[in-house]
Amino acid sequence: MNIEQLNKNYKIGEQVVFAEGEGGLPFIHVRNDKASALISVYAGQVLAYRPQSIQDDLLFLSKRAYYQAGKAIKGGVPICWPWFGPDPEGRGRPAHGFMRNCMWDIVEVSATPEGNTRIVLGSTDTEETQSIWSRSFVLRLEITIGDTLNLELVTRNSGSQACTVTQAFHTYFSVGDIRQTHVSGLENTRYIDKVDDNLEKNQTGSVTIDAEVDRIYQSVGSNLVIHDTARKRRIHITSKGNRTAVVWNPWAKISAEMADLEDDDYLRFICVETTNAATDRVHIQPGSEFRLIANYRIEQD
Ligand SMILES: O=P(O)(O)OC[C@H]1O[C@H](O)[C@H](O)[C@@H](O)[C@@H]1O
Repeated sequence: MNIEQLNKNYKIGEQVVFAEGEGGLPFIHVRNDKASALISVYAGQVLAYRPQSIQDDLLFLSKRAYYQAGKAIKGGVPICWPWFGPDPEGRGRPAHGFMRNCMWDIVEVSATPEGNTRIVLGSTDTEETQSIWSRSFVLRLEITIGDTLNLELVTRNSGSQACTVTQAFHTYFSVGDIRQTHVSGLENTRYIDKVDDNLEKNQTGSVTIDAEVDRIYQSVGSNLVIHDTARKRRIHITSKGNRTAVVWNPWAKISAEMADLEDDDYLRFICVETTNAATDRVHIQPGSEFRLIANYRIEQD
């Protein structure tokens, strides 16, 4: 992608500027009266978002992240699509699908009358995607940057057969200290415990993290809250289209083992993912579309 051409086609004053980012990847810098954000066109990934009145970014982005074709960027909001987790057919295809590892297209860039910035990225099937996943699709990620960060992932089935997807906004939220963080809104829900033989368990009280956590919560509501006591703030997650949510923190051992995380990074983030995962599969008829929505708002004391 040619940065000069992108700016020629889409730049909006100081509000939306394209520039070469890490690893030479095309990045979109957004700054309006309400907030600023950084978006990678590669992977269709929001890397940073911060309302003007808030000190610390909403999102964690690893200092050791890879910015390389074929690799996922550790942090921000990776898009898992058209499957969440390991290859559902066990054929050795990449975990979390293929959209977090490839370049997306720019579909739309606009300033809205409400003072927000709207960036739409997209993708369609190619010979290469067909060889991995034999479906025709039009995928769009609608990003709205304002007082909140709003993400809508729209899957249109442009083929002649029904298709099934699982997916996620695999969001890495930045927290002051994981040991002083808890998540509310999942009380009394059932979850699959991926670190304990996929046993199904019941969540009592809010979710706290003091060891590796990797859970798929089922039949979840549409409002979750991350309470970040160290930073005296709460992150409100409002979602639509999902029946599951994933909570993930690798804790110390895995954090140290992951080459794209610092040893103590597990203290600095929590993934609370808006998902269609496990039995929450989405079936889309030919010519139809499905919309998964996540909205993030920071409330600071
Ligand atoms: O390291 P990644 O491939 O990005 O995956 C990171 C994590 O993503 C999800 O939260 C899964 O539930 C975890 O099992 C996985 O380890």
